[in-house]
Amino acid sequence: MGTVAILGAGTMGETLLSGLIRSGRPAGDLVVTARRPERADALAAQYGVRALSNTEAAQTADTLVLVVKPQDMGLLVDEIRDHVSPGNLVVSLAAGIPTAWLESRLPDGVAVVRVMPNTPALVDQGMAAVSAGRSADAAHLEEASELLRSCGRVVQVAEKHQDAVTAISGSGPAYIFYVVEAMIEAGVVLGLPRPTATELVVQTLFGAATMMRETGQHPTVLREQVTSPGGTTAAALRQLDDHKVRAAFITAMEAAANRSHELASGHE
Ligand SMILES: NC(=O)C1=CN([C@@H]2O[C@H](COP(=O)(O)OP(=O)(O)OC[C@H]3O[C@@H](n4cnc5c(N)ncnc54)[C@H](OP(=O)(O)O)[C@@H]3O)[C@@H](O)[C@H]2O)C=CC1
Ligand SMILES: O=C(O)[C@@H]1CCC=N1
Repeated sequence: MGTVAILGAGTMGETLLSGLIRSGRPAGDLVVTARRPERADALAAQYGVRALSNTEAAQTADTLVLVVKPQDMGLLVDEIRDHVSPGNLVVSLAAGIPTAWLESRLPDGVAVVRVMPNTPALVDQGMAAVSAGRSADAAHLEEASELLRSCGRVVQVAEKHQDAVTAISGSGPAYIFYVVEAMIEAGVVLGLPRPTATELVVQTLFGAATMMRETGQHPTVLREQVTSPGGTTAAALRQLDDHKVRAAFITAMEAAANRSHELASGHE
């Protein structure tokens, strides 16, 4: 695959970088950039990769992974445009930014793949969705997928679904952490020591996730197995329904998808 440059190695960029290293990608084939030189230098020291400027990275690498915030993408693309050629693959991990906008700012024929990853990639349990731009063929899509498979699972989606993907799996870990926080707080309210409440909740979440993965059963079936007639779970679930928690989740994810769409404004 040649040299891979991660342009804008913040939280998500470092997550991908660490996954590539864990999967055995030679550090010598990896390049990082950041706005602050000290950030890029710290990553270079920690992972043994090269810290370069954006233009040097674009001149050096075969695959350019753009991981700056959507609002910073314009400046970055302006900076690298003259150093990108149709031999390069450009992979964007930014929420909201359409491939058509990147293609319009890059030289003709440059292949662009849009990806929505998530942070569990840090523990090789990432979920990423990839979509091909106009000039990207199956080989480009496979190359981008291979990058993301270094730290989790990958699906292909039509680009029109990327706002929904962002709302569900891109932002998804945050909703789960939010639920976990609430359950730990409930344990503390009920008198449990905080470390005990934390262990109970985290293992319960891990167990429930593993059950869904390993049994392949629908979550409704698994939930019903826990819900004894007239029992404790039914009493709790009734409260969640009364407080419209299911509806709140749906509304929240609609807001995330709408925000992803908004982030594209000015990038049409
Ligand atoms: N965090 C997440 O869970 C996910 C994030 N994403 C996407 O990933 C992207 C980055 O998000 P995240 O990692 O959270 O944000 P961060 O702020 O952690 O990282 C952004 C990085 O971009 C760098 N940067 C900004 N401008 C430039 C520039 N002109 N040249 C080089 N580097 C630059 C910053 O450098 P410095 O540190 O020096 O300021 C920083 O390291 C976003 O587009 C987001 O939509 C997608 C899925 C999940
Ligand atoms: O919050 C955000 O905008 C980014 C995109 C998905 C997860 N984090």
